[in-house]
Amino acid sequence: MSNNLKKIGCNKSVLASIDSGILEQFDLARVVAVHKESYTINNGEIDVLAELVGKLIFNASSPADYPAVGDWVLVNFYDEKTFAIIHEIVSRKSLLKRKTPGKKVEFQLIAANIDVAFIVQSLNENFNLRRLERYLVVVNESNIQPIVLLSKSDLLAPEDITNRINDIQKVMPDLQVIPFSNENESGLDSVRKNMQPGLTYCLLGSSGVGKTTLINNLIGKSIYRTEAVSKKESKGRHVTTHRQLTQLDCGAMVVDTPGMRELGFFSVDTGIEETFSEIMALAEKCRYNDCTHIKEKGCAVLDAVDKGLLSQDRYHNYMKMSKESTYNEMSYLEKRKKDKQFGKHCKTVMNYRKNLR
Ligand SMILES: Nc1nc2c(ncn2[C@@H]2O[C@H](COP(=O)(O)OP(=O)(O)OP(=O)(O)O)[C@@H](O)[C@H]2O)c(=O)[nH]1
Ligand SMILES: [Zn+2]
Repeated sequence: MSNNLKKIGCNKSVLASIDSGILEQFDLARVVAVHKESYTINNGEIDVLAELVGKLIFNASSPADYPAVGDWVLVNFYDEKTFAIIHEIVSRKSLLKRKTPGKKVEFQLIAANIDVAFIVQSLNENFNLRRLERYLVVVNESNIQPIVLLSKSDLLAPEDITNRINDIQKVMPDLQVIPFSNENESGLDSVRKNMQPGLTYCLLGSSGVGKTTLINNLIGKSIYRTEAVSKKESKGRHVTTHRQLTQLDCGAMVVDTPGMRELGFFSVDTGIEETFSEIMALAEKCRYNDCTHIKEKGCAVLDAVDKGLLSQDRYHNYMKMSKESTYNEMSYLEKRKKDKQFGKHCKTVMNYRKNLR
């Protein structure tokens, strides 16, 4: 493997998922930006505009069959490496996706092959355990390692900061939590120490918590978000977009795409089990295998809530998210049916009440 590829995150496990011999036919490159009909790829040396080979488009049956930022792709270069054709997507180590807003039950790829997600909340107004759990579910489900960053530590007294960290670690003792401040730079070194060359990171969190300021601090100069890629698509149109995968001086890479900015429609599924692992453990002790933990006799989860061993808030958030998860998995038709049934149910209840009056 060339050093240049290693620099942009290529490692043994990437190579292990490529059939031997295929690299005699193709070059390996990484997708650093996704445009409407084309991609910017990088081979560790230069950015090159690339398009998909017809076969890839023809065989695609879901959004997951198209490249995402961070993907490793097998390509052929043309015209003195000014243009490339993407032939294959190398199987992914992790994939971050979200539900598309609107009626169709579809999803959108946000980024591939992210190693670590920094989940950023500000210690002052944005701090919220329930929101943190939502992010954790998505990150765990996507096979990405989470690290929690608590920003704006300059605005709180040290004991308040400790209390908030304790609040998190009471329910999730294994989670790494780092408080920091962009303002007085405390904690920035801890963040830096957690960024390794060759690994790919992303920052998730609400608007205004300090993600952009943090990246600029990590880079050391305020160039982030100003670096634009301007390329010509094959149809002659110019596309100008911001780089979506950037390398920091320390050698770590950061993915930042518009879709990453808000959690909104992220899909929620298996990550629930990891995030609420203590509830999963309790559920195994419920009397009934199919216990819904709502009102059953012998429900170990409800029992724990009663005894104060499991907080009401955490229980409610778990219930809410597992409901959303089941709802998300339903097809559009099933959802309509369910919504209709619910509508009917409401009507029946309303009529019943009217008749009582
Ligand atoms: N006091 C304090 N203010 C901060 C800190 N970090 C960021 N800010 C301020 O918070 C505001 C938002 O910071 P951004 O870095 O733009 O936040 P963001 O998360 O990138 O927001 P979006 O770009 O909307 O996603 C700015 O006015 C920053 O100056 C911090 O550690 N302490
Ligand atoms: Zn139960």
